Amino acid sequence: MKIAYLGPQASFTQLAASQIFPNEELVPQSSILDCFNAVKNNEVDKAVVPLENSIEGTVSMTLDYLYDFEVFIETELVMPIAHHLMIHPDNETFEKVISHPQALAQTFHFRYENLKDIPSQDFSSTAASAKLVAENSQEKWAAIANRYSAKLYGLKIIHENIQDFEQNHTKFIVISKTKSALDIPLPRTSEKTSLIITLPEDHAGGLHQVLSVFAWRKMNLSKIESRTLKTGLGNYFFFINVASEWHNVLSQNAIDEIISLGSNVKFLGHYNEYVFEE
Ligand SMILES: O=C(O)C(=O)C[C@]1(C(=O)O)C=C[C@@H](O)C=C1
Repeated sequence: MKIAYLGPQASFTQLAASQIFPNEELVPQSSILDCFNAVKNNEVDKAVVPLENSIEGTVSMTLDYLYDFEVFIETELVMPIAHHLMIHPDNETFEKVISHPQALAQTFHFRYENLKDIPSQDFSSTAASAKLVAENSQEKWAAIANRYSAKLYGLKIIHENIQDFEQNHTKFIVISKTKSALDIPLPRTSEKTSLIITLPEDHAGGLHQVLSVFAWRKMNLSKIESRTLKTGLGNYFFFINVASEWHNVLSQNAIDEIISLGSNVKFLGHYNEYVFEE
């Protein structure tokens, strides 16, 4: 089986992918969009992409593509994230910091307090920035990435654990074209259903009506996030997680009722959440 992931080797996504799929062929991609396209074009069977970070929030690109692409979520893995500042071993100083926007955001306060006058630049992933720094010793650049990137690309760590909060976790999801839940030998923490709901038009109580469908069935929502539809200001879709088991009748009735209210429901999957084993 082929599994796409946001690469290159030693990215956080690769660590997540190797734990979920220890025996499959992992195929690095340069962006989250490439991961979705690889699934769409049947170049791979599944893809692993980041969905949410505990400091920075949702990875908005992933949310947008879950809306845009015909894919399902098969599982979720929660992984602790530690960032380190690293430079080429031939250099002593650096004049620019390069990393993935999520990593730059998760280390914003560290950089604000310690690297105030040093510019930063977004790059496609933490591992890609480490590789870039390693391949350009003539440039005085630093990368923010994980320990495996420092080792693989031969960089020197000069500041450890620079994430702004000790508790830093990212959720990764497995996406595919098949509506099935993965069963993997890792600690399982919860079960959930993900839906994307689009309201018919803006009217008083529209969202309340949708939420009450879950409320009176005692279906517990563990997440609701609005995201712009990009059709004009004030137009949103809602990403919703319903906690717990999937009760066939109850859950299908809830979806049918929301549709009868004029809303659009996209079922993304009913799946398990696991935790990364260090
Ligand atoms: O850049 C990487 O290494 C990634 O795998 C991406 C990513 C993300 O987009 O959230 C994954 C985990 C961390 O939160 C930082 C970056």
